Amino acid sequence: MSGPRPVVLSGPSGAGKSTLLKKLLKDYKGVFGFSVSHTTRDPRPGEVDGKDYHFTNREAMQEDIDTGEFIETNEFSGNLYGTSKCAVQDVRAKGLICILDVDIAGVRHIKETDLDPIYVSIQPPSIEVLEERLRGRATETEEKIQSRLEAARIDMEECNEPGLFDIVIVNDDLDESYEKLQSVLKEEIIRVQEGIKS
Ligand SMILES: Nc1nc2c(ncn2[C@@H]2O[C@H](COP(=O)(O)OP(=O)(O)O)[C@@H](O)[C@H]2O)c(=O)[nH]1
Ligand SMILES: Nc1ncnc2c1ncn2[C@@H]1O[C@H](COP(=O)(O)OP(=O)(O)O)[C@@H](O)[C@H]1O
Repeated sequence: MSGPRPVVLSGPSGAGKSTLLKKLLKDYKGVFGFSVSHTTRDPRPGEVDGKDYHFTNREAMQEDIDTGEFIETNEFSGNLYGTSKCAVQDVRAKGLICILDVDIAGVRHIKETDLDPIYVSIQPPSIEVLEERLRGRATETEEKIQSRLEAARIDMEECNEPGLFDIVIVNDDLDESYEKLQSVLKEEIIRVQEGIKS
């Protein structure tokens, strides 16, 4: 499909993906669109079905996996997550930059497709800061915090694998991180904005 390249945001739970992604969606209306994933995890307070995720159950999701509806899926911290073909097509058909938020396993799966996105890893300054942020967000049980920190240690290692990401942003100061993210997406943003003008 032609149009602007999609963007994959990845990184440990609590690193700041959603915070940065929501800033882009707010500041660049008509430029970015979010690929709404499916998940079997329960909604957090304030999360809206169909906007933050398509909240589903394992049986329904497995059915759709079996019928080839998904580009990729992965089990993370006891729940299933996945990007459906429709989720991406719905955004790209509007000529928007499609932003996907997936874990590092999802990145590896997407590498095997023809999506050709810009790959961005959002990393915490340290595992200690990550733990503070996860606890500060107050969305996970103690058990989930521990399982997410365990996954984070792996992610923080693997993100530096040569050729895996186009850029790794250590999300310390939020404004600085947002500037870096905008600069790596500048070309695609201008392409869409020019398209809107023409
Ligand atoms: N592979 C894959 N991972 C996903 C997808 N959607 C979300 N994730 C990842 O699942 C992990 C958990 O997401 P979530 O429960 O929303 O926690 P959060 O990252 O702390 O906001 C994160 O690393 C997400 O990037 C998806 O469609 N595919
Ligand atoms: N640069 C930052 N400095 C301090 N707190 C941050 C920063 N980025 C994100 N946060 C906070 O850390 C928590 C996790 O951020 P979030 O965007 O939910 O991460 P993710 O989507 O990667 O799981 C949230 O409470 C958020 O407000």
